[in-house]
Amino acid sequence: MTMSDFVIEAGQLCLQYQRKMALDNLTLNIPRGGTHAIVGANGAGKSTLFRVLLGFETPDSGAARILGHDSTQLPHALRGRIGFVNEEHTLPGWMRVDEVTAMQRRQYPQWNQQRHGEVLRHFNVLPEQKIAQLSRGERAGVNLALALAQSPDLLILDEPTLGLDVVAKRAFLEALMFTSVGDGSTIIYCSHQMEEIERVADNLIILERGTLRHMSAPFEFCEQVQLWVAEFPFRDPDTSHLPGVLQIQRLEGLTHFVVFDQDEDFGARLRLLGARSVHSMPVSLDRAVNSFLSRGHVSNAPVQLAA
Ligand SMILES: Nc1ncnc2c1ncn2[C@@H]1O[C@H](COP(=O)(O)OP(=O)(O)OP(=O)(O)O)[C@@H](O)[C@H]1O
Repeated sequence: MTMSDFVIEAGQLCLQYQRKMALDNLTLNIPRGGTHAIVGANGAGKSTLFRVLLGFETPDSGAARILGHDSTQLPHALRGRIGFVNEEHTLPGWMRVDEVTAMQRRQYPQWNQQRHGEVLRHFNVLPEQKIAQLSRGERAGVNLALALAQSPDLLILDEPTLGLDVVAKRAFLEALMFTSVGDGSTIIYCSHQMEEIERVADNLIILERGTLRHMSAPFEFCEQVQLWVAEFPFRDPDTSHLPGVLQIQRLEGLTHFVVFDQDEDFGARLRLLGARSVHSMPVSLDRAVNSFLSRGHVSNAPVQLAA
């Protein structure tokens, strides 16, 4: 791949706020095309990364490029090729939907009116309604329609469905999935909602404390995590030497281990510790990611991740 095959290139980025490393030697290359989900616990550094990428903040060290341009010297026109939707959905409340549309249509040379209509169809929005009169979910829909119609090369959706009810969330996701964005365009989707990520993302990026912890297709990540359930009839074993354990829970006389990157040997180890009726099963993406992110936060679970 050449440099321009990546929409985002972060090389050994460091950024420290007082005693906090918001970005800790972060290296992350996101290829052009497709939908990439970025997940991480609160404070993982997602917002900081975007501020650096867009040139609003200078890293202490390392390099950042967006759409092939050095983030510290972005040409003004480049911002027009990057779309944003976040949970705030900030549009002028006093304007009518059709007025906002007309205004944006003039601003963006690559405006795609058909796409705008396609997205808006998923929402019950009338052109003469004022932005301030719309429900939260409708406002999210108007924002998405505007962002996709701009035909951005890179569209960043930062928790776009925060605060929406189930119906509005579904409308938002369907509008996103069933609207054909141009071939070359790339979507970055930041969310804590794994069901959403499972539906929309081709690539899952896990950030933790300012570093990249994982990148693969969501289903591949899911396949790396299993749940082992065992019964220890005599006494609680010493599980501190078990490899790859993300989470341990005791439920109704059974011990549940969520583990990362382990094979059948893990079952054999449990048997050696005195377990019987040992079996493994797959976990949902939600459980896989949440166990991965919460490892080490559980007082009785050892942290022994394979490097
Ligand atoms: N201006 C600042 N001054 C001091 N500390 C900051 C500042 N901005 C961010 N931080 C710290 O840097 C870390 C990364 O913050 P950041 O906002 O990038 O996380 P995030 O992944 O976007 O989190 P969230 O999902 O909660 O929005 C946090 O620990 C935060 O407390």
